[in-house]
Amino acid sequence: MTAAVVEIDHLWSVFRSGGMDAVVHQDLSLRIQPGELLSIVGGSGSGKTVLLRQILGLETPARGRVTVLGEAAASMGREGAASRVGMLFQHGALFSAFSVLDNIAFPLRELQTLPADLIHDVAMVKLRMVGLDTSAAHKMPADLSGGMIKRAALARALVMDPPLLLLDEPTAGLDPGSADEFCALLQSLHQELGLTVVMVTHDLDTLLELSTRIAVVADKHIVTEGTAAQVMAYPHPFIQEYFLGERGRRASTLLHTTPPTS
Ligand SMILES: Nc1ncnc2c1ncn2[C@@H]1O[C@H](COP(=O)(O)OP(=O)(O)OP(=O)(O)O)[C@@H](O)[C@H]1O
Repeated sequence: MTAAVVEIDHLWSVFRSGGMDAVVHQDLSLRIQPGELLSIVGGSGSGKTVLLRQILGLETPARGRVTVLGEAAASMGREGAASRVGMLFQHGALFSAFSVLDNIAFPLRELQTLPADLIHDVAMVKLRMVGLDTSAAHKMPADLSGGMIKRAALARALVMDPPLLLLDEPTAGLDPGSADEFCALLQSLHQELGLTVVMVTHDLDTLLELSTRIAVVADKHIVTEGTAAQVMAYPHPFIQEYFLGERGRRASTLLHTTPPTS
């Protein structure tokens, strides 16, 4: 059997606030295999972003284990994490004082081991890989459209060729046309680069277009996972609310399945 890229075993995420422990994940387990594009869906505050942060090693499990490519996520360190995991934040999170090219090059510069001309060349390759024109290299983030910001942030996330890419609401804030284009880019990069991708999204179109598997977080753990049709058939209040109604009808049309009735 192939080794999983991400293994989450019996994870508990607990935050202490106001003298009380808030349990976000309770005995949550999930395995993500090479080449999957796994989407995580769940209600607001269900702990999707905390799960991404656990995979990135930015949070430490209160109990349980999160490993990325066989190593404990929390002990990867910044450099180790950067070479294994690329992260596309919801709003791009570009440095506003840096040009597009300097943003893309930033993780390579941080290594302090590569010559400047090599860093420049690699950053230009990544800029073109995400469909940006070379004329965008010296633009500042404030001069970019929403779609260009996402592309530049994606190029930065992939600049160190990580095998694993995390996407937090990749199409949030984009108009429908730009969202479609960005989805097409993500799909082609997923396939061409052989990436393993973990995505958090509220957007049903993005979910259905890109996911090879969907995991639903509710009640502090993964309540069900599988194909869209399998997940939609699972009788849980969040799933019914999420997939029913107008959005759900469109989803079921696309899938040629009938959503569960309440
Ligand atoms: N550093 C922290 N300290 C205390 N509580 C936290 C911390 N980070 C997250 N939480 C809490 O954990 C819970 C889950 O947050 P998270 O951001 O993962 O939810 P989410 O599923 O991504 O929600 P949304 O869909 O609204 O973005 C929330 O109640 C949040 O307040």
